[in-house]
Parts: sequence; C-alpha cells; structure tokens
Amino acid sequence: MNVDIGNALASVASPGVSRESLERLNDQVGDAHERIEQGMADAEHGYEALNLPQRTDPSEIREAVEPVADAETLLTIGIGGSALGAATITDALAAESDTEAIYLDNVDPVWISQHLENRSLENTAINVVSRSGTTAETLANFLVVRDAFESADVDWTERTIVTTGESGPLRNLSDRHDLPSLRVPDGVPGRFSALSAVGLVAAAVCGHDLEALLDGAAAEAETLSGSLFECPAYAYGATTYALDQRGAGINAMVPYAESLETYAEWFAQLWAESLGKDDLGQTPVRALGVTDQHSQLQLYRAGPRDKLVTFVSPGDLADRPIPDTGVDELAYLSDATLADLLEAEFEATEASLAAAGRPNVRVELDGVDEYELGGLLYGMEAACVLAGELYAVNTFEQPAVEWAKKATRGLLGGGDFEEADAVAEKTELRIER
Ligand SMILES: O=P(O)(O)OC[C@H]1O[C@](O)(CO)[C@@H](O)[C@@H]1O
Repeated sequence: MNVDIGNALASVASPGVSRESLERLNDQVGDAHERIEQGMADAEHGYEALNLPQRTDPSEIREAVEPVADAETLLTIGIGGSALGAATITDALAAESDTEAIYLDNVDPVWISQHLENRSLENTAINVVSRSGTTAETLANFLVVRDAFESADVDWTERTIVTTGESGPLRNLSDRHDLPSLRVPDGVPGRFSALSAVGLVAAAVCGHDLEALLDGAAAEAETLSGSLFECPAYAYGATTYALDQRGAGINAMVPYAESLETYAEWFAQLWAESLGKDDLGQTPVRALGVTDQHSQLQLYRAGPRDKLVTFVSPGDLADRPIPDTGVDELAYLSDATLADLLEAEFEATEASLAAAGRPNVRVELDGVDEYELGGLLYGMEAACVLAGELYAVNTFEQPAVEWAKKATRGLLGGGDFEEADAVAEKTELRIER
C-alpha cells in the first residue's frame, strides 16, 4: 500500500500536523521500530503477528480444507478477529469465487435461521474458529448449526473444519470427532490473525491464492524501517497518532470499493480493541465511498474538527460503461464509465475536505487482489502496532471486554458474577410511549 499524508499537514488542515512535528515524532518512530523488531525477533505475544507472512503454511491450510473444497456455501462460525479477517478477504475477492462465504458472527435468532433455512446443507461446509474455544456466541452458533445438519441427516463431521487453540472445548470436540483442525498461532491476538489459518481457511475453501496474500504481506513487511518517511505503514500509524493528539479523536475509514466494506469493519476492531485503553485511543468509524458522500460527508466537512478521514483508493477496478442517454444535460455521464465516476467522486470528496481544512489521508492500492489485500492487512496491522507504541498502551490485550462476558454468564446462570448483579441495579429514567 502507498500512503499520501499531504492533506493531514498543518498547511492544509486543522487539526493538522506540521512537517517539523513529524520530523520530531520520527525519533519516537525509530525507537518504536526497534522495539517492534525486537518483539518480532523474540516472537513476543502480539509482535508475533508481524511474523505471520513467514510463519503461515498455506499448504497445511489447503490440506485441511481438502474434504470440503467443493463446498457451494461456507458457513464460518466465529466472532471478532475470528471472523472479520476471513470475511475481509473473501468479501473483497468474492467476484473471483463460486463459493458463497457467510459469516455467522452474531446470535440474532432471526438472522441465523434465515441462513440455515432453504439451504442445501449437503453442499455446505462449516468453518468454526475460536482462539479460546470458549466464546459463547461461537459455541452457541456452532451447536445450532450442528443441530440443523443433524436434523437434515447431513453428517456434520464430514463438513466441518476447526481452527482453535491448543486446548478448550473446540479442541476437545475436534479431537473427539477427528475433525480436520488447525491451530490459532500462539502469540497472535484475534484482530491480528487474518494472515494465519484464522483468516485463510475461508480463503482456501473459496479458492483464493493464499501465497499471493502472504506475498503481499511479506512485501509490506519489507518496508518496515526506522523512519515514517520511508514506511507507508508507519507513516499512517504516526500521522493518525499525531492527529489524535491534536484533537482528531475519530478516524473514519472510507474505502472506495464495495468489496472493501468489510475491511472497514475489520479495521474498526483492530483500531478500537488495540488502542482503546487508559482513556486513550482514536474512535474508528466504518464508512464506505461513494455511498457515505450522501450520508456522513456533511458532518465530516462541516461538523466538529474532531475527525480524520482515511480514504482507501482501490486503483483499477473491472469497469462498466454508462450507456448514452441522448440527454445533453447528462452527456457528462455517458462520456464516462462507472469507474471514472467513482474515481472522480473520490478525488472530489478528498479535495472537498482539504478545501474545508479537514484532515484526510489517502491509502492507495493497485487494485483489489490477493497481493494488494495482503499488503493492506499487514500494513494496517503494522500501523496499529506502531500507534500502540506511540500511545504507550498494551496493544495486544483487551481486558475491557471481559466485564460484559461475565455479566452475560451470570445472567444466564453460568456462575455467580458481581457483574450480573450490577445489571439489576441499572439506573432508570423511562419515558414510555
Ligand atoms: O477467537 P475467540 O477466542 O473466540 O475470540 C473472539 C474475539 O473475542 C475477543 O476476545 C473479544 O471478546 C476478540 O479479541 C477476539 O477476536
């Protein structure tokens, strides 16, 4: 990925960061890079994620999915990093696959039932993914899906792949039924695991080029250096940090390709769960171009000066002409293609924010293919790790999510948790219809 931070400079935007400030910050970037390099060398928890291009074995993944390589539909059961990385990849590349990739990462019963009814389960594969193997949503959905297979007299053990940690309920299930299984790599938090089996099993079942994904990531890894002016990932991480320090506490991620909408959702977890600690962290907003020009752009251009907008320009897309209208007033459309219109809208919106002095950064891809996608995923992970070093937070843990999990278990009778007691003590001020 390439990054253009020109529209984030103080000469363009407010808040903005001066070139001099970036030069001063670059000393901290150099120190952070040394820390990151050491963490990678020592395979330390979290930093190990940046070793995945070398650690992940695509042939092992392809071998595991062989029994279900013919699947017409792939049901991935997981949540958070155990679903979003895989979904980012298969949604981005969906046009290249005949397999329908569905992600069951919520426990909305209506939605789950919709995905299970009127479907030929004989041609459906189950990809259940959980590092801990204890995540309530994933286990509940797996039990519901398994029951649907049994009710349809389809042998789920012939259609299921498990990706989990070394131990836990899912590992036990996999061992008990001798299911094809892969390990969630040690030291890699879920939101950083897209370039491991966690993200690549679904890609393999959908027939995507795992080597190209990993090659793109490896090429991005090669750019990591001690200077933000030589490393796109660090330029992005340092600029977002500097802008947050200057009041841009919100980062709207706006990819200009429908196929990258899920990527923005993946980015939101990566950024929020890694940096949202100690009352710090920049709020990611999932958005989409061109669509949100007709939805959120008004706020981005004329609302509070508390936002950075990150554009992802996809580069060349398979194009489609706009038919001639015969109407003079619309001739400008007929002389263009849809890609021309999308590109013009992106450039116009980018310039619109700059003209209003609103900071924005451009991330550029050379198309949306496996190689570019691998580079984008790796680049944003490296940007996040660098930002975490600059914030001096614990990038790789997420303790704040545990309270609600305990409250949930207590509410369902899964143990005595004071968190569940606190639910009953809610302060109410009800205004009823
Ligand atoms: O892979 P697991 O253990 O099911 O966890 C799923 C997700 O839940 C979280 O632990 C947060 O609750 C995320 O960090 C993780 O990606």
